[in-house]
Amino acid sequence: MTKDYMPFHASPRKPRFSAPAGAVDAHCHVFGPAAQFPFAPERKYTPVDASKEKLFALRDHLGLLRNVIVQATCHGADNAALVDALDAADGLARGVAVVNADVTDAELRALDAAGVRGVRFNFVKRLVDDTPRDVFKAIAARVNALGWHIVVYFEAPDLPDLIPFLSELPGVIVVDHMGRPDVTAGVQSEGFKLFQSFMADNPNIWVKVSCPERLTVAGPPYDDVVPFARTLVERFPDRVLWGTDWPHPNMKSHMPDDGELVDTIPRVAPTEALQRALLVDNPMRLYWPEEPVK
Ligand SMILES: O=C(O)c1cc(C(=O)O)oc(=O)c1
Repeated sequence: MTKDYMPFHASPRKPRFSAPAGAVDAHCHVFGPAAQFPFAPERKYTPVDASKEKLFALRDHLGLLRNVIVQATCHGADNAALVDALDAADGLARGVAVVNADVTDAELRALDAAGVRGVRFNFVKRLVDDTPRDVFKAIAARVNALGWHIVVYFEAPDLPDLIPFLSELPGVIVVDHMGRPDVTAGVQSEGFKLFQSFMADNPNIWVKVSCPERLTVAGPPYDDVVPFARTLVERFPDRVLWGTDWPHPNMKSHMPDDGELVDTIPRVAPTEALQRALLVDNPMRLYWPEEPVK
């Protein structure tokens, strides 16, 4: 395990907020177990195991119904642990994979059959080595043909440079963790305005209003992050997703209580209509389009 690695919260409290029926945790991970699914040699951190059983128990404890499991960098482009979790989820989980340029069409089809609906491109330097943009473009075209979308993880200072590239990618693009704004700069900052105009200009851009625990400077209950998430939810209600980010790799300041994270939802989505869009309608449209939402 990486030195000083913080394990996930052992016993999160029950949320006070009751999520609407059918709510989706649209960003979470499984790690290992390493004995069965070894971590990637090129990884930048080594986490504690975070099994599918623990993830599904947390889902139930929090009053959620479904998961979108996102391939984490510590597993590189070996999606075996992700697929194992999808297989065990009884249709209640979908996946976002990481693939290399040499992935075969047969491998992509197998991932699709397992429930993968997206591919993740990571630009965060502390997490991954650089991937040439032409490689990402070629992968984007191939997965677009399968009807998948693209999930991107970057930090706010990198957005100006990325906008021309991201604007050329086909299909839906989902931005992880609000594009990691500097919350000390405030919602009126140029950086956050740029992010919003990027979304306003490109109707295919969606955003996860996740990770207050990563973005906060003030700490729980995340008063400094809530206005950012709320601004996006109110301005782009049909293009927002929410997720726990369990098991919260690489946290340094504190480990969030997942029950408390759920309790931020009514503060970022203050009406029942916004909560339903955020937690049910939007993720169902993207990940389970074949299922009629009641
Ligand atoms: O900020 C992080 O450290 C982080 C890492 C990963 C990953 O390793 O994939 O995923 C996330 O969503 C966030």
